Amino acid sequence: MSGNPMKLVVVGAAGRMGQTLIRTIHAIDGAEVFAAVEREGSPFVGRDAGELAGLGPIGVPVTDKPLEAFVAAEGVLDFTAPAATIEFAGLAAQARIVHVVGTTGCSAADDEKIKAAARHARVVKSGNMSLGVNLLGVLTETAARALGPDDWDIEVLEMHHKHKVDAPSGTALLLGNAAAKGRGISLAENSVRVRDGHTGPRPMGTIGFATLRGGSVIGEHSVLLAGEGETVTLSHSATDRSIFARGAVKAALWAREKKPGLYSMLDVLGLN
Ligand SMILES: NC(=O)C1=CN([C@@H]2O[C@H](COP(=O)(O)OP(=O)(O)OC[C@H]3O[C@@H](n4cnc5c(N)ncnc54)[C@H](OP(=O)(O)O)[C@@H]3O)[C@@H](O)[C@H]2O)C=CC1
Ligand SMILES: O=C(O)C1=N[C@H](C(=O)O)C[C@H](O)C1
Repeated sequence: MSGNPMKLVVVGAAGRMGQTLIRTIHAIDGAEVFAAVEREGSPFVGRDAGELAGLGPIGVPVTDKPLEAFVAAEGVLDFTAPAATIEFAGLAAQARIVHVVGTTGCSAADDEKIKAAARHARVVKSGNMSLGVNLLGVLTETAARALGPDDWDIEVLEMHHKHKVDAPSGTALLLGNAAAKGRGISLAENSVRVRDGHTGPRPMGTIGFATLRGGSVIGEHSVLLAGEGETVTLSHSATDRSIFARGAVKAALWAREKKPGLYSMLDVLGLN
């Protein structure tokens, strides 16, 4: 095990999560902000990453050359957008480094490309990097297994800030998948993601999703198991983005010693 701080690249450094990651890494002894990346043409290129994140200068100017940063680094923390994440997955595989993917809204085709990159990179991907949500996933799987589809309906409710561009959230899908696993069914074949107009009665055994957007809400998720005369509600509230950033750094440090492959936060947290 290396005693040196892990050299981490933050891509999407000027974003909400990018800035949180820079502050979080800066406060951790075992890791350093080695480089910070934004897209070509971004007004933030050349600015000091610490200043962007409200820390004051840390001597790391934002670059638009990701490969140059990756080949000299040990890991990349990526909370950007699906198209960018696919590009970074290829570059992280080329550089044989750790790629922590927090980006949500990836398509099945995107996920295949990330899986292919994981033949060479150590990839940790999760729709939510927090300990609390991953524990909630385990609890959801257990509850869904115990409360069967004949008598209990499962709905996943989420709310996020008005800038969020994908729905349902990555976390809602993580929780839906956990419920589906508990029931021994495929989420893709049993989910109801939108309801509008004369929908007819609820199809038995389905897992429903409801999405709310507004204001500055960081992330609210509930799994409701609704039976005759009673409802069990399992929920998580995020009040600070540092929970995701701390999880991402933990994932990078964990993956530092691992073989190439595609891992989840359940692997990192020992909840699998
Ligand atoms: N898994 C988890 O625990 C969490 C996941 N997320 C996910 O992380 C993602 C980002 O969220 P958030 O920080 O709120 O979003 P932001 O829009 O605030 O930040 C995204 C950043 O990525 C940059 N970016 C996009 N494309 C590229 C590129 N090709 N090269 C370099 N930089 C690029 C954007 O730049 P520009 O503005 O120029 O496009 C922006 O600065 C979302 O998918 C979100 O759902 C968020 C929180 C937790
Ligand atoms: O976009 C966000 O902000 C968040 N995205 C993740 C998601 O899609 O679940 C995680 C967190 O809830 C915040």
